[in-house]
Amino acid sequence: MQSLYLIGVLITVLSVAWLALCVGMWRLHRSRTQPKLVANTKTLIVYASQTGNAQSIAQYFADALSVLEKVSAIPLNALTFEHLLPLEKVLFVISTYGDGEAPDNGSLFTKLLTTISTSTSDRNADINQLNHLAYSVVALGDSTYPEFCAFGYQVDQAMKDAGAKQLSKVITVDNYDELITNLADITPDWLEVSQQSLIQQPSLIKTTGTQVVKSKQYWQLIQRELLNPDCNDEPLLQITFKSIGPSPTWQAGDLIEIQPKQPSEVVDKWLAENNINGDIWLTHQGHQQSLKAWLLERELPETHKHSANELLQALPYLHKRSYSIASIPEDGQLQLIVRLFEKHNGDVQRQAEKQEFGLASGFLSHYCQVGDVIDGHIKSVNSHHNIDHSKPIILIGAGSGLAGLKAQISARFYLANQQDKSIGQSWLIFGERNNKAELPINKQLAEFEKEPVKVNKLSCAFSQDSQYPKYVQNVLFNEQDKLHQWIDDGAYIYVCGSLVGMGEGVQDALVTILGQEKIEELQQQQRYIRDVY
Ligand SMILES: Cc1cc2nc3c(=O)[nH]c(=O)nc-3n(C[C@H](O)[C@H](O)[C@H](O)COP(=O)(O)O)c2cc1C
Repeated sequence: MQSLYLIGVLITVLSVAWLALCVGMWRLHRSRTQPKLVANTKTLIVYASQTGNAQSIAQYFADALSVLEKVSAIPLNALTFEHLLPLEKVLFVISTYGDGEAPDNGSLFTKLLTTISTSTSDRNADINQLNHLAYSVVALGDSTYPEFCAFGYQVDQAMKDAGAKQLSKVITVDNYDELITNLADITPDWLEVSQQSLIQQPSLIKTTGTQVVKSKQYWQLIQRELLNPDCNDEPLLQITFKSIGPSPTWQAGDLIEIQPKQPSEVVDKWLAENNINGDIWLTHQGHQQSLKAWLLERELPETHKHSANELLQALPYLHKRSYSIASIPEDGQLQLIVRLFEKHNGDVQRQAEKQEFGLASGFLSHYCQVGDVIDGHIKSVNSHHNIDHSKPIILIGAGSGLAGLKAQISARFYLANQQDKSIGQSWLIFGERNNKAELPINKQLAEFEKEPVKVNKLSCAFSQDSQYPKYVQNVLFNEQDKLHQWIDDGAYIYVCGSLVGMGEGVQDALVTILGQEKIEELQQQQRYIRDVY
């Protein structure tokens, strides 16, 4: 009888201990996934950012404000109704992604709105739920998209609808450029930050005499390799650079923003047609070079009425383009994988002569020569850094998306082999068009499987395979059980490549296989990361 009693006590003690352990684990997990706000803060900065622009602006604002009051900057998906209750002011820095949609780290916003509107059963009281709060929205976008800054406007409207007071009209930022956009111009008046604190973006600043110039990073092209020769496909190129000057550092998941240049003949022709001497030397932003050299980076309108000296003020820079970096600094080089965009399929030489390539991909893949130096600025994408490499990872991508996946593979390989860290399993699911084993792209994939182990499981999908044509989505459907098992084991999902087709197809497949709720949970835990463009 006594022993039965003792067993009962033991079971109770073990159950309580187990419960305490679970609560502890849950708290630990929550504290890892829920950002901590600075205590007693009355202001909060919230960002939604896919490629890091809105996040870095939010961080600059938070740092600049912190001189007066400690302020946190958190992703929109981490924002809860409880965060908003003790606050007085919120600044939203919100970019728009996809087709007028939310960036991934803001995609749960509608869920938050539902929480706000259902947090009380009294519908009239909800309207006032946020009436203690005042806010502004700084919206990033690109006016070449039909839905310019749409998600920023959506956040603004939702806050208004929830009773919060709009402190300023939506401040739109078209085609943000860290090196050009003046943060003081996009700061809401109520944000009490000094102009000085905003221009002190340490990594970018260089002083020449009395002039403050944001410093550029230069890279020399050292190798270019065609990864899919003789395939009748758009060329896929691996392009390798070495840094000129002090080597900037970066992490797997980061991007490089390239300033493309016009082909030299295009500028010559434009100068001749406009009767302008391109050989005159001009000093601009602390650098001196010929007018022609300056104009290589500028849009060249058909008509203009400017003198040679006014041109640099008048003509906008060509749109910069971001590329996923395929290497890590420990590789000793910066590598990109670029698909050459051809306006008309066919003869590459003919298209080169007629400038029928995409501007940036044509510049990188064709007009820029080995030995040339280009201007490229590393963009740190913090949301791509939050990977616990001791956990498994499922890397999914196609075509030029191999870049982002290769960088993650290199990062894990480096941690395991140079730093003796224990690394989780990796599963690479990769799609290309042609399955010929002798293609350099397919040789690279085969290398990933060899010793020392770089990936543990490789699944290829070749869309033009005559026997088994398939896409990466098909692999996911075919291997549903494995996918569930890896996710249950704590795997991250990292997707890289084009949004239309691959990115959307993978998203739909994952939602079908894992369920919408699981996807949202993975997004909340920052375990579903997308570098799609
Ligand atoms: C795939 C993709 C889709 C985009 N869609 C839109 C859009 O629909 N509307 C818009 O105004 N800007 C759009 N943009 C532009 C971004 O909002 C802009 O580049 C912004 O600076 C990105 O900020 P982030 O780095 O914080 O995400 C898009 C950019 C990309 C790469």
